[in-house]
Amino acid sequence: MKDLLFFLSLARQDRWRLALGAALAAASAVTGLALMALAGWVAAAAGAGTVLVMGALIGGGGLRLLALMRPVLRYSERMASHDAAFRALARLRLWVFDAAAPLAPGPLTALRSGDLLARVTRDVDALDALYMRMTTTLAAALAALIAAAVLLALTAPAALPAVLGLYILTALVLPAAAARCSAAPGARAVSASALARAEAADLVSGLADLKAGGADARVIARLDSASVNWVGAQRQLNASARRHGAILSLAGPLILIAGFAAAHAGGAPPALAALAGFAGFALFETALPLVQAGEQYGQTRTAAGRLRALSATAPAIASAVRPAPAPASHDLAFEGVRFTYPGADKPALNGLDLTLPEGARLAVTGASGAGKSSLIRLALAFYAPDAGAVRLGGAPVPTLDPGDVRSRLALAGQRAELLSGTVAENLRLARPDANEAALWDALALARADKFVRELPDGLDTWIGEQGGLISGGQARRLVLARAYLRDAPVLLLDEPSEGLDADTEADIAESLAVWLDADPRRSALIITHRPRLLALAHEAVVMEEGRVIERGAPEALSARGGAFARLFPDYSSEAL
Ligand SMILES: Nc1ncnc2c1ncn2[C@@H]1O[C@H](COP(=O)(O)OP(=O)(O)OP(=O)(O)O)[C@@H](O)[C@H]1O
Repeated sequence: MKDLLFFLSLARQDRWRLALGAALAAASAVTGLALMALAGWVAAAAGAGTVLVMGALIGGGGLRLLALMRPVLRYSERMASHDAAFRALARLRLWVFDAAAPLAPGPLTALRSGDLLARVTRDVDALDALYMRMTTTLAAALAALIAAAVLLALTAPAALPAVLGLYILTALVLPAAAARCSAAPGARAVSASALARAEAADLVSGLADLKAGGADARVIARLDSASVNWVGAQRQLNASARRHGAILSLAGPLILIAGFAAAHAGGAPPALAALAGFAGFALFETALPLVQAGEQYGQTRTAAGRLRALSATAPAIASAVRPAPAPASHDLAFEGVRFTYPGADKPALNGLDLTLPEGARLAVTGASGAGKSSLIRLALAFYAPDAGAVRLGGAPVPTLDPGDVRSRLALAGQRAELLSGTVAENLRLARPDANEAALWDALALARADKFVRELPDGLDTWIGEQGGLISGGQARRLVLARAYLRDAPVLLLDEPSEGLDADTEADIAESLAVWLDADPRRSALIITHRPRLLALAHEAVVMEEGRVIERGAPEALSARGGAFARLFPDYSSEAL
């Protein structure tokens, strides 16, 4: 309930629109009640031959007026309440993104992408019942209840206890029973559908690899089991809805008959007894949405809980409330850094000391798992060190504005991260206002211009889901071009020439040197196993088990006969 109240409070900005929807819903319900009651009165009075000419005229005119008002009010209410609800949902989606963004990629890596998608889409959609139904349904029920009480008190007071008693029973007990029955299957439906989406996303994104490894049948079986679970929960919800629907369809005529009988027994003439019965019937109609809200309670509550859990997850680095002033220099330093990934049993970085002064070119090498990529993740403030400090321009990174930190660092990561979009869209992630000439310059530097010109639509060619329609080497060059386009003073490159042929690698090394030479303040940290790129660096370090074990100019390290020389026995000839 606390979660639901929290999400209701998020719609504060839409309160006047929600209030307008509620007022129109109340007016529509009262009009419906008046229409039914008057119709009952006119029909019964005319049938009994007691209706006076004046009464018939008033009754007939009133009926026509109410019959016209009812659809107009209903339409206006739907427009107002849907408008308010959609605005609230749009705001809620932004809230979810705001909650998720600081978690990326650190704590968010624990969440499967399909599950995250389910939160942003299905869970947010499940809350529409909260915004769409909550206020309008309650307002309509309350207004109709008061109107019916007044009408019956004035016309057929004997029917009052029966009609109101039965209504309150229907409007309170049935929704409560529906909420109770839907709680467990509703929660299961939300969790199972999120799981099914996560399995489906994994299947789609990794289908080729899964097929190649013969693991597709296993993932399909998991998807199948999640879907069966989801359908089972949905069936339970439908069965519960049918049960409550059947009770509701009995309750309507029952209130009608009870209202009529009680009024008649109290001495009311047939026309007023009919009025009482039909007023009860119209009143009962407002109980239906209450029961529907009860049916959705389980799903709405679970979705709200899942969204709140996302916002309650602590980011790897909390943004400084008052960030330290942006430092003047771009020196990057790791001082005694120790870091263990959440849930891991051994540290990825263990006493790392490393400096990348402004204008320097540092190559980082070492065996797989030595911690090379992890140091980049800490530099980008994706994670905070457990001990020691990462400093930019002398200031600890967590004290700085994360946006400022990331604007000074450009990354071409080990995994060529491309979005499903065009070449231009992928490049402009680095600089949204870049013109075409700037895009081509960056592509030329990364030796990617030739292949992009040969694509069917050049810059506007769609490169597929995660760049799936271009080769691994082409993807790598696009990511490098994107890092150049960003034009940040510190360039972080993680295996930039992996998967490229020797000529392209040599071209890239040359253009990288030109780019770095163009501004003496530009610095680069290059993680690589390729002698061609190592030769670009003023200094190289060898990492082992999360720390630096050797540091020096590549030529000197090669001559020293230590770890570097063991990794690159033919360095001198290969670096040429
Ligand atoms: N997200 C993660 N969660 C848990 N452990 C991780 C995670 N990422 C990396 N590790 C672990 O941290 C250690 C260092 O990994 P890292 O990726 O930094 O090594 P690396 O030197 O870049 O290796 P490679 O050259 O293979 O990329 C490894 O033992 C790895 O298994």
